[in-house]
Amino acid sequence: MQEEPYVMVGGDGQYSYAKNSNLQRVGADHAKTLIIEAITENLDIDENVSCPNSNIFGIADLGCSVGPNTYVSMKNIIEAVVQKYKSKGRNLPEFQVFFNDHVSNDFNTLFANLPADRQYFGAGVPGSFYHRLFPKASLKFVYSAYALHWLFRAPPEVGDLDSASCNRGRLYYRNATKEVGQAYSAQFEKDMESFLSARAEELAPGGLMAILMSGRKDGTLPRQSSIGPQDLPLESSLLDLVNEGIISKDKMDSFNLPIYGPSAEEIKAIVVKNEHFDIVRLITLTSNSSLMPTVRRGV
Ligand SMILES: C[S@@+](CC[C@H](N)C(=O)[O-])C[C@H]1O[C@@H](n2cnc3c(N)ncnc32)[C@H](O)[C@@H]1O
Ligand SMILES: [Mg+2]
Repeated sequence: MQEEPYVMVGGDGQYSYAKNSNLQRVGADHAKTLIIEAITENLDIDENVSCPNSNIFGIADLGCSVGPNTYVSMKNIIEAVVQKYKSKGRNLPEFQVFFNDHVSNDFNTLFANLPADRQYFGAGVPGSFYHRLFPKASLKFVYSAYALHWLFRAPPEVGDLDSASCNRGRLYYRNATKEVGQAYSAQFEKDMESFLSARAEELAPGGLMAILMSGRKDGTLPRQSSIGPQDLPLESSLLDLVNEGIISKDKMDSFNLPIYGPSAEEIKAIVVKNEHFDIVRLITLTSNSSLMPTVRRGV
C-alpha cells in the first residue's frame, strides 16, 4: 500500500506553515514543563555500552516541518538535558539534532532559519517516520509534535465505494458511522505499531520519547473527535462543487483525510502491546485535548 504524504506549505509567505503554526506553538509551550520534568526524572544518562559513542547525545524531531516551533522545542530539550548532566556532575555531551520530515518538506526554509546561537549540530533526515530512519540505538531522545495524527494513509475501506464502511459525503470520520470510526482507529493502531517498532531499534536503552499530538477524551468514540471541525468549511465547499457538477460524487465519497485523534486509552493499549517501551507519563492537556505520552526504551 502506498503512503499518502501531505506536507505543510513551505517558504515564509502569508499562507506558509512558518506563519500559521501558532496553535501548535501554544501546545508546545504547554508541554515544555512536562518535557523538562520527564528529562529530569526519567532520562537515563548513565554510561551505556549499547550506545556506540556516549559522548554524542542524539535528538530527533519527527515531523518537524519548516520551523519555527521545532527550534524552540529543541532548545528547551537541550537545556533540560544540560541541567540533568550538570546535576549529576557529568561532562556535557555534544548534541546532534536530526530534523525529520517527509522528503517534500521545505527543508531549505528550515535550514535557512536555524538559530545562529544553537548549541547543537543540525542535520536533516528525509523520509517517513513510519519506517526506520536512524541507525540502531543512535538516539537518546525522540520528540514529535502534532505530526502523529497524520496516518500512513486513510483506511482503504472508507474510500471504497463498494464497502459498507465507505465514508460518503465526508472528508473525515467526525460524526460519521461507527464503522468508519473503527476503521480509522484500526489504521492508527497499525501505523503506531510501525512507528514504535522502528523507534524501538533507534532509541538507545534508557532513552526517552515524548510525543505531543492531537487526541480526544477517554470514554469518547472516534466520531466525537475534537479534530475535524476546522475541516468542515472545506467539506461543505467540496459538497457544493459536487452539487454543481464540478467534481463527481464518487470522487468526493472516496476521498478521506488521513488524520486520526486517538484517546489516551488507545495509546496506552498500543504501547503495552508493542512491549518495547515503558510508559512514564500519559498526560491529556485539558486546554485543547492534546495528548502527551512519554515512553522510555527498556534497558
Ligand atoms: C502540523 S505539522 C507539525 C510541525 C511541528 N512539529 C510543529 O509542532 O510545529 C506536521 C508535520 O508532520 C509531518 N509528517 C506527517 N506525517 C509524517 C511522516 N509519516 N513522516 C515524517 N513526517 C511526517 C508533516 O509533513 C508536517 O510537517
Ligand atoms: Mg469521503
